[in-house]
Amino acid sequence: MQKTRIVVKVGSSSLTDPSTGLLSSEKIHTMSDQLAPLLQNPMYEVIIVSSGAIAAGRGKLGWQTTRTLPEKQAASAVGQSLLIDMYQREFAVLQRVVAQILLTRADIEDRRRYVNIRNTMETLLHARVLPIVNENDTVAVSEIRFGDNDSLAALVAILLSAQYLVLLTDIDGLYTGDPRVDLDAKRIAKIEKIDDHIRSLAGDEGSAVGTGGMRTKLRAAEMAMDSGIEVVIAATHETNVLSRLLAGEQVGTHFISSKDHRSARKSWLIHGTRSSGRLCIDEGASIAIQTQGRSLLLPGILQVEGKFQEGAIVDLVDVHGGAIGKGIVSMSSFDLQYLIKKDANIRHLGDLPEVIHRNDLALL
Ligand SMILES: Nc1ncnc2c1ncn2[C@@H]1O[C@H](COP(=O)(O)OP(=O)(O)O)[C@@H](O)[C@H]1O
Ligand SMILES: N[C@@H](CCC(=O)OP(=O)(O)O)C(=O)O
Repeated sequence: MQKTRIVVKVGSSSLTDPSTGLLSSEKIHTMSDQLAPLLQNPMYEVIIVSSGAIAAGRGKLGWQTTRTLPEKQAASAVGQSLLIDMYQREFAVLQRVVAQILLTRADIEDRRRYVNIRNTMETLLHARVLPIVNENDTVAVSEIRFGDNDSLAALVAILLSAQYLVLLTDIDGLYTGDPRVDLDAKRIAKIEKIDDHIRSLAGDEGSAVGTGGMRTKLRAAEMAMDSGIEVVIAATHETNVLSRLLAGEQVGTHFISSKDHRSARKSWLIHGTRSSGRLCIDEGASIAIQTQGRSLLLPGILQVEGKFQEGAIVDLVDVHGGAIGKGIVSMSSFDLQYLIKKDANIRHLGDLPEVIHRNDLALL
């Protein structure tokens, strides 16, 4: 029988005491109790994405706050080992071995590293080891930081083609407004599409330790839904919330995954990578790639922006600047610039070079 693969993201707010911002043993036990039935059931493959390193480090160092990035990185360097030690002790009673996996955005963006991470994680899951993922805060400089673990959790769920992404937090779902300010706000039980209206409901983090609040959770949900993954935002403190959810009970806010989702590789291309340039393409090329499943050929390219090598990832836009998708180019920006400047007749001689093969093209 096929196993159910679940990525459970545990936010800082689920592990810390709101009055001190430090790790709370009571909350840690609550979180472990939620996870225990899943970890004991061989039909579930669980991956944890856990925040809390900064809070743990702050506690050890006796720091009240961590304001600057180097302070956060230093606190995380101290706290990460404490966090893993805590998980090791919590799950040792269930005879589960844990593994620490620290990732940066650059690890996800690079296809070779991405595939390597997947192989390692698959090997761990096969050996019934529990992978515990966090951002490698210490080395992640601002341009390559996820910053919030919600996006990281979504990308891990995509990487592993999980069936579920559960974002455990200090509130039982998305409300019609931030419940801290809107006292009439109501929980939304089910969301089939994240549109501008839904986005407008999401506010920032609810505590000094959280990052991104509902905004980053919605972004994560969007990525995962688009990749065929069911997403649930649920409260860590709600009794048996994970078991009830997997038994089919309606808990928290359930985001229904897209039936018509893209392949794992194209999800990685769209959600896991950043582009090094941009190609503006004409109407004929837009139609050919969007409705006829064709590759992008040289004559359709009107403009090349940015400097990139062959194999780079670029954005595709139409003549009005509207985003069409992303793709992996077969030639450098230098060669492309040269070729598109040539006389149109020369460009049409011989075979038309495929600038982006259709298998390397992901449309929005
Ligand atoms: N529309 C909303 N519905 C529910 N919670 C919201 C909303 N807008 C903002 N929030 C806040 O988001 C917080 C959860 O996000 P965050 O603090 O980042 O938690 P975590 O550390 O678990 O990632 C809640 O405590 C809540 O105050
Ligand atoms: N990597 C950081 C977590 C940052 C973060 O995303 O926090 P949260 O929004 O609480 O999940 C840490 O371990 O403290």
